[in-house]
Order: sequence, then structure tokens, then C-alpha cells
Amino acid sequence: MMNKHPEPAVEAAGLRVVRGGRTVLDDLTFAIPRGQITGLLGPSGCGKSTLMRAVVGSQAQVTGTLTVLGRPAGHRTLRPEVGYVTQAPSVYADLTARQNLDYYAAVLGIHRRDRPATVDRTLRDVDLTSHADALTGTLSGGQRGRVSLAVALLGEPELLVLDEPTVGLDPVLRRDLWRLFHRLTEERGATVLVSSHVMDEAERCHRLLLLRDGRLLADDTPDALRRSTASYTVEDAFLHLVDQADAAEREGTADAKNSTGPHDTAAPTEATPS
Ligand SMILES: Nc1ncnc2c1ncn2[C@@H]1O[C@H](COP(=O)(O)OP(=O)(O)OP(=O)(O)O)[C@@H](O)[C@H]1O
Repeated sequence: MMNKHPEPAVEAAGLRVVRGGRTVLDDLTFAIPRGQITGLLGPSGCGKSTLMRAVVGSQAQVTGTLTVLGRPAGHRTLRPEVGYVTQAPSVYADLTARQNLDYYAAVLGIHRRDRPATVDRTLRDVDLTSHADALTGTLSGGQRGRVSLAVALLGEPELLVLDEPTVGLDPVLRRDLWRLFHRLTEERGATVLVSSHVMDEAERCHRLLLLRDGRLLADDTPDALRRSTASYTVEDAFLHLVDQADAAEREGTADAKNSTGPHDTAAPTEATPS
């Protein structure tokens, strides 16, 4: 399909986020292409959720440049165009799945006449038709997560930001959700930004952003990452890049020490603490 928007869906330059007085994202520069699935991967605590919060505009203390669908992240006109699913399901436990969707469809301004068909289609998309009339509070964690995902899909957003949407799902449901993400990009031209720390899911993405300790380790396709690191899997590629970054850091530290070390011409005036 021809992409009618050549510019990226998300563009970051020198992005930095401070949380609790600590820099948790540091100097990130990247572009997320439209109409593709970009996976945000990295170990727990590396900053995936923080980056997603910055993209949807709910994160404080963001500096640098962050542009989403051509506008500054968080701009009010982006609200109907960006769907966001957090790790904690954010739906009403005392409404059924269908009632939740009907409510949010009304909030989104979907006409009353169109709502039943929109809600049915969305329930089908997330494979919840058989549980449509159960109270959300009685559903399993994975099912509640899918109600949240369905809410995000209701308005057919241009950009879907999904924070670990497959956690706790069985392999069949995980596969079905990934099929849905691919359908959304292929048939609707939507952009999906999805986080995971399950590396086998990386293979299902068009592109990957690999994060570690708030810094970008790589921004490439799974194939290119495997090739450039001579690895069989993205997981091996990631580990290779981590080792490389650690070695570079050690070398940097050693260089810094050496520059004031024994072969330095200036005589040390004080012992340097190790
Ligand atoms: N409310 C907060 N206040 C201060 N620091 C925070 C807060 N929330 C998260 N952090 C810190 O920010 C860093 C990044 O957290 P974040 O939740 O973005 O990581 P993550 O990669 O999404 O982790 P996970 O995979 O476990 O969800 C962590 O070091 C975390 O301790």
C-alpha cells in the first residue's frame, strides 16, 4: 500500500526524561516509520513504559524534541488519533465488556447508530465475542487486558501504543493478537508501537528499538540486527550489543583512568578513589 504520509509517525531528537530526580531516558534520537510495527524491547526497568508515556504525552519532565504524527507529543488534537493501552487494564469492572466499549464509543463521539456494529467488530478483533456480556470484573487478567485493547481500537487510531499487551496470554491468543497487529498495519496503514521483554516477539516486528538503561542500543530491522551481530536470534543480537556496550564502557573508563594514570606527564597530587 502507498504510504500517504512519508514523514515518520514518531520522531525523537535528544529526548531525555527525568523521573524521581533520576535520568531514566537519555539522549534518544530515533524515527518510527508509519504503517509498520515497531517493537520496543529491553530488560525490565530500561525505560520502555516511560518512553511510551512520553509518546502519548502523559509523562512529565520530557526535554528534547518529540513529534507524533507531525505534532508535538501530547498535543490535544492527537487524542483521537493515538490509542494507548497501559499494562494495567483501565476499564470499568462493574460493566460488561460490551457496555465498556459502548460507553467509550460514546465518549469518542461515535454515532449511536454506528455503535453496535463498531462494538461487535472490535470484540471480534480481540476475540472476546463469547465473553461480551460478562462483567469485566469477572474476566481473567488476559481477557480484561483485551477489553482495554478493544477500547483503544474503537476509534481506529493512526498510532497504537501498546505496553506489553501479550503478558499473561496463552500462545494461541498471543499469535492471534500479533496477527491483528499485522492486519492493522497492512489493511489500515496504522502504526503500532509495542513493548515487550519477550525477545521471540521481536521477530514479529518490522523494526526494533532496543533499549538498555535508558539508552538506545539499536534501531533497526530484526534481520539487519541479526546480520550485523552475526546472531541467529534477536535475543542473541541483543546480548551481543549489551556485551559490546559494556566493553566500550570499560574501555572508556580505562582510557579516562589512563589519561591521569602513571604514564601521564603531570605528577598526581592526590590518590584517586577507586
Ligand atoms: N513514578 C516513578 N518515579 C520515579 N521513577 C520511576 C517511576 N516509574 C518508573 N521509574 C523508574 O524509571 C525507570 C524506567 O521505568 P519503566 O517503567 O519505564 O521501565 P520498563 O522498561 O517499562 O520496565 P518493565 O518492563 O518492568 O515495565 C526505572 O528505573 C524505574 O525505577
